[in-house]
Parts: sequence; C-alpha cells; structure tokens
Amino acid sequence: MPPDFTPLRTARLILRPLALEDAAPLHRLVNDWEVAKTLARVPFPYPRELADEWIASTWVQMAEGEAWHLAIEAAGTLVGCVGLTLDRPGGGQPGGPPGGKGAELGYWVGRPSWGQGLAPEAAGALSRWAIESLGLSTIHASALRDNLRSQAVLRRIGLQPAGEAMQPFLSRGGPMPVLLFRGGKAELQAAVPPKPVVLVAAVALIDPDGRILLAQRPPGKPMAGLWEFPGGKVDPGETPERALIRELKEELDIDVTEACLGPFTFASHAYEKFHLLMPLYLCRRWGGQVRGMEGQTLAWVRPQKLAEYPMPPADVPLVAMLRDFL
Ligand SMILES: Nc1nc2c([nH]c(=O)n2[C@H]2C[C@H](O)[C@@H](COP(=O)(O)OP(=O)(O)OP(=O)(O)O)O2)c(=O)[nH]1
Repeated sequence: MPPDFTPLRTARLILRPLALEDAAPLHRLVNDWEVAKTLARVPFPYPRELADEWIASTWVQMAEGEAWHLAIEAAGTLVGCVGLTLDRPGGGQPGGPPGGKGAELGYWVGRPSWGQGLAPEAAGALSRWAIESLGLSTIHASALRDNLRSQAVLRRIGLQPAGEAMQPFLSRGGPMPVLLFRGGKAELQAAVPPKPVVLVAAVALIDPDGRILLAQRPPGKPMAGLWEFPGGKVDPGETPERALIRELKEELDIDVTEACLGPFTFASHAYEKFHLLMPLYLCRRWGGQVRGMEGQTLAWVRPQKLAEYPMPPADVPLVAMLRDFL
C-alpha cells in the first residue's frame, strides 16, 4: 500500500507516492540507455520486475522515514521520479554534511519530457519541502562529470559545487567521476524564481449616501464570485490614475478625472502565481451613471456591511481601513 503522503504541487507537477500502476510506464521510461546511463543505482537493461520491487521498496522506506521517492506526474502522466534519501548517522556520504541532518537528492525525467525544466521544478520542490518538513540542514547530490544538464539542474535549484568524487555506477559497471553539490535552506530559497509583480489600480467609489461600489467577479475568471473594487491591470507605460480612468469608462461607463482620484492605501499580497501591488483610490465625483458594461453584478454597500461580501484575500486589510476611515 502506498504510504499516506500529501502530494506536493508545483506550477506544472504533482509529486506523489508511486503506485503499482506506475510500474509499466516507469519501466518504459527508465529502461532507456540515455536515462539509465546517468543514474548510479539503476541497472541497464532494467528488468520489468524490478519496477514493481522498486515501487514496493519506496513505500517501506517512506513509512520508515528513511527515504522519500516520489512519482513526478505532469498532466496526469508519469514523467519521472524524484527522491531524497536520509543520510545514515555517521554514514559519511561523499558530499554529505559534516553535522546536522542531510539527505541525498536524486531524480530522473523520461526522454519524452526533456527540455521543459521539469527536473528542477520537481527537485527544487521536494528539496524545499524536506528542509521545511523534515528539518534537514543540507541537501546533497552528485552528477556525472560529463552530465552538464544534471549539473545545471542542481545549480538552478540552489545547490553549490562541493568537490569531486568517484562513485559506483550500476549501469556503467564500475566507478565513475562525479561532481558533488550541496546546499541548505538559504541557498535553496535564494534560487526560487521571484514571482512577477502585477500592478492593479482600484478605486472605492463613494456615493452621496457614503456607500461603496463593489463589483462581482464574473464566472470563468480567477476568484469568480468574489466582490472587488472596480479597477484593473495597469498597462505598460500607463500610470495607475490613467489606468483607472480607462477601466472605469470600460467597465462602468463613467468619466473620472485624475483630480478626483484620492490615493488612500494599497494592497501588497502574494498570490500563488504573482505578487499583487494594488493602489486603492477614493473617488466621490464622477460623470455619468454607473452601469455594469461587462455584465458584472454591482452592489452599493455601506462600510459596516462590507465584511458581508466575500472579497479576494488582498482586499481584506483594505476593507478594515475603509471602515475605520469612513
Ligand atoms: N480590480 C480589482 N482586482 C483585484 C482586487 N483584489 C484583487 O486581488 N484583485 C486582483 C484580481 C486580478 O488578479 C487582478 C485584477 O486584474 P484584472 O481584473 O485586470 O484581470 P482579471 O484577472 O480579472 O482578468 P484578465 O485581465 O487576467 O483576463 O487583481 C480588487 O479589489 N479589484
């Protein structure tokens, strides 16, 4: 039985325990000289039964807290494996840490999925998870001296060169020269690509009764159904004020001037795929009648009632500030 393990998710991948059904595709992908020749512990040819045995052994190792070998799944298909094996105390593995808890990282991606950056995505995610959840101080790994692609993967996830060694390779029938890599939490974190910052301008339109206009995000959009302040993304080269004037005309058919947009506060919020930076303006004067031009539902809401409207997480602190201010 596969052990209980909450799969790790990345932008494109799911890292989950191997299942018996993975044996056939795993065998097909790893029984490929181009893959097997880079792996120290994989024989070539790779017997079909070994796939079943290997999968069962990963369950035992995970249950015992010795190693975490996971399937790399992309769009519902097994594309490779990634694993971490804890160093045995006093094991003195080449490249292993002098003190603290360490683990050796290994991975492979089947040939059909090469060239898409899946190996660093999987290896980085598992390594960062292990540092956080298993309390590891170091991750180490090795790559054949002539395997530049794998060395690039290790560098990309933040591991640093840590010397050279000879390592036995089952597929090569003897020891081979490898480069060693190692890194801790700081190195792994520093290598995480920053999220793009998305600049969105938004406004709290306030009517003569002191009510604020909220618009409901339409179905099909991210965060559909949540209520938000009118506004939208600032185009390259545009100021937030110009963007708001444009968006308010497009979305609500009203005319606003820059002089009527008073800067109030801003949201700075980490969404999963981007970091939102959203200045929020106040506006009490505009030309024309507010009407939803994009079929969006609108609501004029008293400040005390704002909390009853579910809003994107970035807006929650803004609502509290508005309530206090108005
Ligand atoms: N207008 C507005 N956007 C908000 C608020 N809170 C919040 O997190 N956002 C987010 C949702 C969106 O990711 C982004 C606004 O972008 P947008 O409205 O131009 O774009 P969108 O995601 O609806 O659609 P698209 O242009 O990507 O197709 O800012 C808010 O109060 N008002």
